[in-house]
Amino acid sequence: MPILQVREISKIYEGKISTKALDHVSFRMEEGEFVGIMGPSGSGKTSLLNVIATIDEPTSGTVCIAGQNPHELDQERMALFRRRRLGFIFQHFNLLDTLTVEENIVLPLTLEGTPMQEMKRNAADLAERLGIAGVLDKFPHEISGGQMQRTAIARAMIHHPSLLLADEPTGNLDSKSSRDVMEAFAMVNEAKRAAILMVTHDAFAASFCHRVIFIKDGSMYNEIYRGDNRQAFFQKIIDMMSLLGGDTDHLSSARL
Ligand SMILES: Nc1ncnc2c1ncn2[C@@H]1O[C@H](COP(=O)(O)OP(=O)(O)OP(=O)(O)O)[C@@H](O)[C@H]1O
Repeated sequence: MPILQVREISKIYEGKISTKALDHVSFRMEEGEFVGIMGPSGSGKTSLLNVIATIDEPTSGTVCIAGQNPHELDQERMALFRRRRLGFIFQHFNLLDTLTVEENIVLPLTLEGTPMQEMKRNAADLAERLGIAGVLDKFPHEISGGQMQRTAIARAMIHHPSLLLADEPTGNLDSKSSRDVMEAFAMVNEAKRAAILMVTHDAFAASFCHRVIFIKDGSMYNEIYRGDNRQAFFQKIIDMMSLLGGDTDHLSSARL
């Protein structure tokens, strides 16, 4: 069973002038896959992620996550579905400033009433793997951007979601922190078999994915697979972005 099946999704924002942001988009993701979504500004990436994340409703089409269409659920069940089945990682980290790193990580479990010892054990395990064990007692303002994003990854992973959704996770990071964060994603994808869907403008970040889907003007344009060679994949991503006419901010191959 695919972990995610998107069928014929269209999204129209109604207004004085209606905008068709997504036009019959279909794709599927298998368990354990790490998939990137790329495309020029305004091509519909965030609209697509928001519909999958149940933050927004599609105008037509269906989304199925681990066998369930979350858009069919009532508000309360949808909120529960989001909390239990999905993990979110944002460009601006979205950590709570008044909580320590450890408290931020275990937040999803406190909502589930998990015993304290179990929460601490799980947080310590993830923090160790993500290289943030030394900052568990610190507050977000006391750690680096890369450490904040790895804290956000730990928080998103702590309840073993079916699908991690990441929106520009390296958008606010320097190249060293971007590499640390992408290696953290690759680690949770491999060690924890976490399925990850990531929207990014960053060819370096996208080169860590197994597959990158390109969208243009709200439609699927192409998809490319990594294979064994990340450097060759990075070059293919850049070529595809040039073809699409997207921005070329993040294309320095010096980062490889
Ligand atoms: N809430 C909204 N109301 C009206 N139009 C919207 C809304 N959100 C997005 N749009 C429009 O839908 C289209 C797709 O936007 P979307 O944000 O999904 O693109 P994107 O690929 O994520 O862009 P970017 O890379 O710049 O973030 C754009 O034309 C945008 O102006």
